[in-house]
Amino acid sequence: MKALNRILDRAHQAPKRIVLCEGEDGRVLQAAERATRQGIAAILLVGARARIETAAAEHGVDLAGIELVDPADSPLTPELTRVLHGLREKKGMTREQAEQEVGKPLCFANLLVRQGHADGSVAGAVHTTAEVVRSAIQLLGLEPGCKLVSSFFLMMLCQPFHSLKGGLIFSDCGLVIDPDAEQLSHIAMAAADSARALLDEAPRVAMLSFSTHGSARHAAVDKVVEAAHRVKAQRPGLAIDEDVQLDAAIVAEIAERKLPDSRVKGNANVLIFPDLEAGNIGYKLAERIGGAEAIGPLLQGLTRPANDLSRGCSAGDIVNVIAVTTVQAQAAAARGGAAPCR
Ligand SMILES: CC(C)(COP(=O)(O)OP(=O)(O)OC[C@H]1O[C@@H](n2cnc3c(N)ncnc32)[C@H](O)[C@@H]1OP(=O)(O)O)[C@@H](O)C(=O)NCCC(=O)NCCS
Ligand SMILES: CC(=O)OP(=O)(O)O
Repeated sequence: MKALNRILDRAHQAPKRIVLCEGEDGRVLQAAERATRQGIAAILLVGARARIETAAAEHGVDLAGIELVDPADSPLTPELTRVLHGLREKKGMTREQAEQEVGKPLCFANLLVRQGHADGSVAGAVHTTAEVVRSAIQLLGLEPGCKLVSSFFLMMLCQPFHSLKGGLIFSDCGLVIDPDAEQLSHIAMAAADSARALLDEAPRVAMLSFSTHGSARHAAVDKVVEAAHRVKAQRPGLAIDEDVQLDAAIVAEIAERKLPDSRVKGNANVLIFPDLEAGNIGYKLAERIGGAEAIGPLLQGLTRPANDLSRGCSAGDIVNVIAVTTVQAQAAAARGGAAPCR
């Protein structure tokens, strides 16, 4: 079964409560309707009820089976306001500011997840990545033992013309702008864990560069090599190639020529980009010119699932991110509940 079908199937087996906070957007409404019909999530739409209903009518979307939650009249609003104020008081937030903030759907949605009223959130069809990520970091916090939140895309290569088929993890293409070697090593280890969880395969990691095993010399290459050494020290069993060019990472014959003693052998399923410029441009090239399906940006390192979207996403992209969010929430439940929010 294809990786994406496996994820949709897993979501269907145990749907979770996923909250969307951009319910006036036609793509989000269509995705909410499809996810409900497909049984991959119980959808909560947060926002002004009258405006969501008007938008649904305009887009011909049936809201049956979808729960509308309006912060203006929700019985949960006082609880969430108390929680937000408690969290942000030290940073100078007043009670009045907390009341105002809770009225904003993105904040309300992540507080629902924090308090266990929902199992995961998806936003970013309208909000920027910076807004989505800041809210998730501030309201959900970092997983115990985790120092850095980062992101990855699940890239699906399923077209007849794709010589390489199946799912690949690209990271970080959405969040950490200019990681140092230590941060890059955290991104690589988190992405390897995400590959294990979502691809059902052992991770094979390529630390991408414009150099293959010292073929070029530059501080940018040194950073990638140092990051790879840090990963090797902490995960000695992990298959990883340090400073490897993209062709040697994914084409076996080129790996044999450029990197004969590679552990990954041109068969990488986790591509780690050296910084966000390379990562963001790289994933959009693969999607828009290469015909790959890009699912994400999916966040790694948070206490509970909260995922982002590109503002260029389609309704189908949103459905896929909802399915992944359900699978992440199932994993959190299987671990004995989500980690406590800090
Ligand atoms: C995500 C992003 C907004 C964080 O920016 P920032 O300026 O560091 O964020 P803030 O200063 O508002 O940080 C808020 C808090 O989150 C923490 N934080 C920021 N990034 C973090 C990360 N990756 N992991 C963990 N914590 C992080 C900060 O340390 C700060 O903590 P503090 O309040 O305890 O000091 C920034 O990295 C960004 O803009 N990334 C690019 C997003 C983007 O445009 N992507 C392209 C399209 S996908
Ligand atoms: C991931 C990403 O690039 O998001 P956006 O297109 O919304 O900037």
